[in-house]
Amino acid sequence: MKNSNSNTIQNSLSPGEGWGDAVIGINQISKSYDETHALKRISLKVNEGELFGLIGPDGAGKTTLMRILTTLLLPDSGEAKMDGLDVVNDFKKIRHIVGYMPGRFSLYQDLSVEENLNFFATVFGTTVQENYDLIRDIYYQIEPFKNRRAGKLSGGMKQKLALSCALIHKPKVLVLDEPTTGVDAVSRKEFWEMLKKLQEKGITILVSTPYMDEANLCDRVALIQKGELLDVDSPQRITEKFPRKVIQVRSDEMYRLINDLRAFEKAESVFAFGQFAHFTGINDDVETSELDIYLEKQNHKNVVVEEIHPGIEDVFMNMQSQTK
Ligand SMILES: Nc1ncnc2c1ncn2[C@@H]1O[C@H](COP(=O)(O)OP(=O)(O)OP(=O)(O)O)[C@@H](O)[C@H]1O
Repeated sequence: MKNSNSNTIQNSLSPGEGWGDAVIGINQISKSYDETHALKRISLKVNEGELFGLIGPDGAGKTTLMRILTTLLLPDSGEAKMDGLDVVNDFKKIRHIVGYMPGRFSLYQDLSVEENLNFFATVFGTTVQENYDLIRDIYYQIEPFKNRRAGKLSGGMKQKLALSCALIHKPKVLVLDEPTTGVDAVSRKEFWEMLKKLQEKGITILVSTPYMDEANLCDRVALIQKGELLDVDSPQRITEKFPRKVIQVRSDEMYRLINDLRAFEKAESVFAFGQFAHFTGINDDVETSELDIYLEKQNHKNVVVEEIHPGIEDVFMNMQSQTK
């Protein structure tokens, strides 16, 4: 597979190319913390009304990019615009059109649910009543607990309150940093349903997640790793253009299975995914029967080997193995 970064994706706006319809425009943004290059000349555009995902593991640079876009951090170089406003020069105006839900719990733990919401509304010079329509579907679920201190809420409820607070000034763009991390599976599903409804109301959404399955719920995603973009496209196209056969394998001993598969001479990437190991070969020569015979020789029991359609996680893991 072709290697990552600037070779595979456009890494700057071409001469003469404007920001077009982009609500978020990022052009060659770099940011370092001492020796750590958190973002390396990142460029991408998010169109109006898109639900756009930043997908990458811990430390990929997702938070850094979001903090730059929400004017909380200055880039070292490059340029970024939110709805045509410059993140450095127009930072005050940007704060009025952007709703930001940071990764770590952002609410006042000692204030009640209702007090938190009123506080955020006041900061933006509005009232809860004025914009209640936008948050009604989300807030009504936590309204019965409106007198409870935010610090005493469950993870799912905190998340709904944080989203309500990020929306209370009716932002045009919503930036959500890993909103579902540490939240149970049911709340995660509900959360994505809420995002779809907000998108239908015309809000442009940039959301980061370390969960590959959530990538499929976005219109387009940017795969990001070690401060570099590996690809930007719709989840469907990213998986369609993946040029490798993926084989899923199971046996009674997962740990030994992964090690044995990695030791197989034609292995390129092998990783655990649920109950299976996903295997990608260095080329498409590898047949399922070949792996079956090999694993039998290694004394694996109850072996299942079958070819599957690649998922985003396969593309990502393969790209990671290329950049090591
Ligand atoms: N204030 C800081 N000082 C020094 N290094 C930092 C700082 N903030 C982030 N980094 C480093 O920059 C890199 C990118 O971090 P960033 O938080 O943007 O990534 P992330 O994809 O959001 O991951 P995470 O989910 O772990 O926050 C990491 O190597 C991180 O350790």
